[in-house]
Amino acid sequence: MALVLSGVTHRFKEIKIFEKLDLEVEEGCFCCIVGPSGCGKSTLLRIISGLYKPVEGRVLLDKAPLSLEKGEIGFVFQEDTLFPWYTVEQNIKFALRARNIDKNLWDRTVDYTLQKVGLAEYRHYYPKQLSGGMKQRVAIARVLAYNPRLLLMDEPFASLDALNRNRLQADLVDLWHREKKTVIFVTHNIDEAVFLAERIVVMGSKPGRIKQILELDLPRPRDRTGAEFCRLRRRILAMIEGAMSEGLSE
Ligand SMILES: Nc1ncnc2c1ncn2[C@@H]1O[C@H](COP(=O)(O)OP(=O)(O)OP(=O)(O)O)[C@@H](O)[C@H]1O
Repeated sequence: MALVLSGVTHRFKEIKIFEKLDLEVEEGCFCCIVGPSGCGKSTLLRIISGLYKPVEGRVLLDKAPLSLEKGEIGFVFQEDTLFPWYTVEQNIKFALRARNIDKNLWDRTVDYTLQKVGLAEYRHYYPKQLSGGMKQRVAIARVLAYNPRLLLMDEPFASLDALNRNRLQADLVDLWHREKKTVIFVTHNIDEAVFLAERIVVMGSKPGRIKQILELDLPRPRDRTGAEFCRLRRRILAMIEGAMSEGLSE
C-alpha cells in the first residue's frame, strides 16, 4: 500500500472539514478525486502534501510519514506557478536546487524531463512566451525532474481549452504508464476523471465524507464516446448531484 490516510480530522477554525477520514491508495495507482465544490478536495491534497497538518490522524507513504523536503511529493497546481523571470530551464533547475539534487545532474535532468513532456526545444523560453498548456507541461516537467514518488495534481488542466486539455490528459496517461508513479488528481471534470483514472473517489457534499470509491476497468486508450465510458460518466454525475442535494437538505 503506497499511501494511507487514517483517521484524518481537519478543521479551519471551528469548521470541521474532515472527521476520521480513511483512504488507501496503492503504489502506481492513478486516483482521481471528484465531488461538489467545497467538499474538501483541495484541502485533502494539501493534507496529503503536508502543506496542512491535520488536527488528528496520519498520512503515511509506505508506513512512514511523508516529507515535502525529501522530494517525495510533486505538486502541480491549477494556476501557473512558474517564476516569470526564469526561463523554462531555470525554473526546473530552481526545483532541483531546492531539493539538493547534485548540480552535475541538472543539465541532463532538464534535457530528459523536457523531452518527456515534449518541450525539448523550449528550454530557453520564458513562461510569457508559452501557451497555457505548455506552461502546465513545464510545471509537470519541474516535478518529474526530482523524481517524486507521489504526484499530486489539483485541477492542473482546468484553465485550458478543451482540445489542449484532451491532449494533455492523453500525454499524462502515457507519462504515468512510463513512470509508474502514484497520482492523486483532483478535478471537477467527470469526463477527465473517467478518462484518466484507475480509481475514482467520489466525495459527498458534506465536507470530509467519501461517498463512493469506484475501480475502473476500462481499456486504454479510452474512448470518450464508448458506451461504458458514458455510463460511468452518467453514474458519477448522478452521485455528485445526489451529494449536492443531500448537502442542500442538511
Ligand atoms: N484556508 C482556509 N481557511 C478557511 N476555510 C477554508 C480554507 N480553505 C478551504 N476552506 C473551506 O474548506 C472547505 C473545503 O474547501 P476546498 O477548497 O478543499 O474544497 P474543494 O472541494 O477543493 O472546492 P472546489 O471544488 O470549489 O475547488 C470549503 O468550505 C472552504 O470554504
